[in-house]
Amino acid sequence: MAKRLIKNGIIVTAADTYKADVLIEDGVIAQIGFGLEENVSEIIDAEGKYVFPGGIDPHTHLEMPFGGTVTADDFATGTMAAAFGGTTTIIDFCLTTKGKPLSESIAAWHKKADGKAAIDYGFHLMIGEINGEVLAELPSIVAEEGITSLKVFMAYKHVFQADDGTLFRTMLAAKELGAMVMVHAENGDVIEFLIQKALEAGQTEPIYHALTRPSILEGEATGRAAKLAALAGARLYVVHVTCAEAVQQIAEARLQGVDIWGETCPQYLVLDKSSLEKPDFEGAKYVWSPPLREPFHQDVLWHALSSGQLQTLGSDHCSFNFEGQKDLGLDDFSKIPNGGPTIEDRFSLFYSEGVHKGRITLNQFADIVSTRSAKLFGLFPQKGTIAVGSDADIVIFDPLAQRTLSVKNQHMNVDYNPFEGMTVTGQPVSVMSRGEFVIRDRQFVGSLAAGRYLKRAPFHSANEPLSTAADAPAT
Ligand SMILES: NC(=O)NCCC(=O)O
Ligand SMILES: [Zn+2]
Ligand SMILES: [Zn+2]
Repeated sequence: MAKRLIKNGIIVTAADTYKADVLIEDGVIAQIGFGLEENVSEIIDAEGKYVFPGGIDPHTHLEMPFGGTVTADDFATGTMAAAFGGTTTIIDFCLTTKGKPLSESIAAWHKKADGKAAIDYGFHLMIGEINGEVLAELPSIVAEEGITSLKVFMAYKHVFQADDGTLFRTMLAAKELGAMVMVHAENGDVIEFLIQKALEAGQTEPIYHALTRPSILEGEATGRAAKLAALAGARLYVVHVTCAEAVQQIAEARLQGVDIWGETCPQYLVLDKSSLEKPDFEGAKYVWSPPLREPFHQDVLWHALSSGQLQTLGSDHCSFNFEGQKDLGLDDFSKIPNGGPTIEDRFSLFYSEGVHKGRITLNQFADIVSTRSAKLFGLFPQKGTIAVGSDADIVIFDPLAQRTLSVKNQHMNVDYNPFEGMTVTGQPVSVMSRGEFVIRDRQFVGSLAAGRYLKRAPFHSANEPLSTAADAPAT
């Protein structure tokens, strides 16, 4: 394998910013320092660039059936777009079906991903029911399959939603196994009632998606899940936090010592509810659950990230074409497939709006976009940092380059970009996965078979006291 040296760059990790060279051998970081040129087969000049750990996107939905259709990006297009954007690891959600063995769903997800991914990937597993069969399967899924995060939906009534008993029993099982429980926290029962009321009143446009999912119902579900996690003594991760009410519940629970963590997504940091009012059904492009909120929530989310109340940034990439998919809900907002394309722009948008605009520090950026997810999801220190022995998953990033986000220059397999026309400052120039270029000078040079499945570690089996890996302070 080629011995490569990244020279003259500024290394940025969650802890440090410093100038040094990075020697890569056999796919891992072999040395960091100076005078490492001997026997090197290639020198990569990173003068004027940041050298970041590859982004870790803990929340993607590739080739996922949802809302009567299937997401537009599969593991090939999705991971290629992710790499263009500076992401070198994703964790995708494996859906399950009630009454069927979990192992069947996992096998189906491997079929979608194995041999088709440009970067490394792991899976979370949806839990829709708890019974004897599920409980019997879970230990080997965690220990042998390396799936150490279990996802429960508190919303999407009649589709994915599980009841509180299922959530609580999942927490008890997860605690035993050293797995983490993830929740989509919205009160699905009340939302379903509000949706039916709106439709009965003839309110069918996309904006009613947001109006029938008020933020109080996200706050309520987040608080409920936090209390159940406290009772179970389980670790809880709240995906796609959008609003002040939910942040407050997480912050209060953390103060009380609950093992709770929160993720937000780029769309909630830069877009607001008014997008759903765009004419000609264009509002459908902005239908996410939970929905986009009033602009003031953005400030709350930024503050929560910079103060450590929220810890990670997931893309929640769940792409549907405007034509032929989003339009399933032309006459009924509740039939618009939920989600949007964000895997490619997560890293640059967050750098530009976060670091460039002075809302977070460089080290917080590295932590939130990469390191913290590695720690929480059992991948650290193999992933998520620039350190001797870690996988050489590296982003060479030009902090001055500007780019206008657009469907015209994106690599996601979808017919719109929700951030169309926004200019970002800073972009990944070259991206390496385990020491091999995936993106080189903005060109894809990787292979769609290079990505490897990642078995992740349960959080209590690491060589360390419970939860220190995740608890390492952000700097
Ligand atoms: N978030 C969204 O609208 N779509 C993806 C599925 C989910 O994460 O709830
Ligand atoms: Zn969700
Ligand atoms: Zn999602």
